Amino acid sequence: MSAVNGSTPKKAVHFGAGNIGRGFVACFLHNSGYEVIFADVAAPLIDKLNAQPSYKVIEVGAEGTTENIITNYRAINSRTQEQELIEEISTADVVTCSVGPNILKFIAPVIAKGIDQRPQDLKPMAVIACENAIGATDTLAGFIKQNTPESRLEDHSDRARYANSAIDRIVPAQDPDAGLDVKLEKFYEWVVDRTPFEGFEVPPIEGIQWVDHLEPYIERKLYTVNTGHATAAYHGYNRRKRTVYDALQDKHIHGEVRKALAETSKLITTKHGIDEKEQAAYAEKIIRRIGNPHLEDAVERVGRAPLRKLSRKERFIGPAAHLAENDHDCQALLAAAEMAFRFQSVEEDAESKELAEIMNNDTPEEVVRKICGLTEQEKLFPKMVEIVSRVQADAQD
Ligand SMILES: NC(=O)c1ccc[n+]([C@@H]2O[C@H](COP(=O)([O-])OP(=O)(O)OC[C@H]3O[C@@H](n4cnc5c(N)ncnc54)[C@H](O)[C@@H]3O)[C@@H](O)[C@H]2O)c1
Ligand SMILES: O=P(O)(O)OC[C@@H](O)[C@@H](O)[C@H](O)[C@H](O)CO
Repeated sequence: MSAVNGSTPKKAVHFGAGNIGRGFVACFLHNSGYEVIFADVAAPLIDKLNAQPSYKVIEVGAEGTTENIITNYRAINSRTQEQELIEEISTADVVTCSVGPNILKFIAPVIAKGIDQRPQDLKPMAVIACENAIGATDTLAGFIKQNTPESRLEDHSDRARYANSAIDRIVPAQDPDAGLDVKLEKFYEWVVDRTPFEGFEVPPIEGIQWVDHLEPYIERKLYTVNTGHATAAYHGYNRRKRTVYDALQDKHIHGEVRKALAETSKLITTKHGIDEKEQAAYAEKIIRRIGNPHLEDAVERVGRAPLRKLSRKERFIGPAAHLAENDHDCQALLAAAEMAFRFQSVEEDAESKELAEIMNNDTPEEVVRKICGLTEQEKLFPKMVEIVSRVQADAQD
């Protein structure tokens, strides 16, 4: 383990050595002097990481290209090297993950074992989930605690502190011949809740913005960046566009993205008291970011996992349900959700196949309850039933 600038060596275990893991989280940890231990289940990726002492993170944009060289890492297979991983976790300063919100339950047991074996003289490790989901670290913490013996829960906070985060940087799927290198946009934002570290210093990770109230940041991010991105991707997929950039060249789609962001901006400004002008400028910036011509971001990546994206707290139903309840307009969000319901049986996307099955077998009301998590009492319920009925009827033609 090497120290940077003579500082104490620091160690981070990061679950998920994929796009955001290698390209953003590990890059920031490395630049802050941490040794990074990647934990993943993809054996070829682990072998490559262990065989190659460095990889490049390449930032692309209108301003040109810059490169970061990442070193001082190792990789562990979390399926086959459990004991080794537990030992690394037990002495880590930080545990992060970017595996996808549905995978958190699978990584929790090994983290629970690592935390439980933490030597008493070490201060609590920081656990930060870096997923696109509201309260992802809380979700992970819940699974970790379920996997911890009851007798060890009382002083669990002496061993681990859990902080929610909002992480924003567009990292598209990489060229098959890129190896470990990651191409991504220059912009980044990583906002983390400071409050769980009361009485301790926050982990010294350069680039993190520490805040006392995370909710406005994560809702603004998910309901602007991800709503806009997904709106472009689902409309784009249904109009046979290849990338989000291509989709945004289409006037109709561009208009739908703007309308959807005007709707979510209403929620963000009214619910969180964010200034209208500030939110308008933020939304403009997001439209520019998702339309970055250098990124080649395929609509299939951005639309991946439609069941997750159509769920209750996610980028369409979350804001639309809130707006409908308050009698505000949510037409563009509904139009985008309809396009998401049409994202069925897409190659290499298991959820899109499951969506097709549910749409074939269930009534519209069952679909809306099951996928969107809405109840009959909510004002959005009948609107979604209408949409699902239309998509089902079109499939019969
Ligand atoms: N790519 C982006 O632009 C971006 C930006 C912000 C947040 N995110 C979020 O980060 C998360 C990951 O996204 P990504 O684009 O990096 O995806 P990805 O598919 O590139 O990476 C996910 C990685 O997790 C690994 N993995 C899967 N199951 C695992 C397990 N049980 N244990 C350990 N590793 C496992 C996969 O092998 C893969 O390497 C998602 O929640 C996503 O929403 C992505
Ligand atoms: O990662 P997902 O599947 O939740 O959403 C797809 C993209 O919108 C997302 O990965 C963005 O690129 C990212 O959230 C930008 O910060």
